Amino acid sequence: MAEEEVILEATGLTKEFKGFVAVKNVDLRVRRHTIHALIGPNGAGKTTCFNLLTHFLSPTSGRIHFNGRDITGSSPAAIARMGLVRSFQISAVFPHLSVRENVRVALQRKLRNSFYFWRSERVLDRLDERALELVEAVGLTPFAELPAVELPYGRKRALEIATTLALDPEMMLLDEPMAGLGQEDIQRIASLIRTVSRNRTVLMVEHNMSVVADLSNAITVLARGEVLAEGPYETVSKNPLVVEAYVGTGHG
Ligand SMILES: Nc1ncnc2c1ncn2[C@@H]1O[C@H](COP(=O)(O)OP(=O)(O)OP(=O)(O)O)[C@@H](O)[C@H]1O
Repeated sequence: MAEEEVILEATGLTKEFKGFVAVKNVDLRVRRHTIHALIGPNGAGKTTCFNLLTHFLSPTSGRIHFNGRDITGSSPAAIARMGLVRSFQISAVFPHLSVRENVRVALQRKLRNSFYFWRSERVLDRLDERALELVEAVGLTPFAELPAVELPYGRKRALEIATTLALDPEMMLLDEPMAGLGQEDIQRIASLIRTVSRNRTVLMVEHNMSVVADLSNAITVLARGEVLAEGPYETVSKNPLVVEAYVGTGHG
């Protein structure tokens, strides 16, 4: 794999909680412009690994590189500015602001981090235009003026994606994007993830195997904190170790 193809790389990632090793010597390489899924049975260490990659937790040992730069120990805000953004749970949605206003706030947050500030009327108009484009991109135009609190659950997920996109991330980290969604929303969000991944990279923790099979180019399977298998769905799903790890877990 050519170096420039790898956007995110973890080497020897380890996390111990008071003597219990939740993530053990994990090596992970995510290729640019792919959708990479992190899967594994309950307690495999997915969430811990995800929190390490998004810098919500610090590793006991190991390094993380993003675009060739060592980002181990950087804050989630700092890595977001570098283009590595975690969606869901971080992209706070303001319940009483409209969908459009929520996206605008996210755009303002991004602008505040750049050289110029958003003072003039023209800049504000441009923000509104861009907000509406993003609202459209995630299929929320009919809901643009609705307070976020009134959005149906599955549509809130789309709004979270829009507020993440507002930060213009080069790479998005999604934590169980399908959790709690019905079939119709799952299809809608899956196709949204596919669309937004066209010019960016996505890493997601996801339990829904048909979504993982459908969307991912590469899968890393964790079990008991370690990498059990890696590769495309077709190979990984036939790997006897993976099948065995899932047997009896109810995850099938
Ligand atoms: N803060 C913590 N302190 C102690 N142990 C922890 C902590 N966080 C996670 N663990 C343990 O680490 C292991 C891995 O947990 P983790 O939540 O990362 O797994 P997971 O693969 O995300 O599981 P699930 O699919 O059930 O969410 C579990 O045994 C869990 O109990």
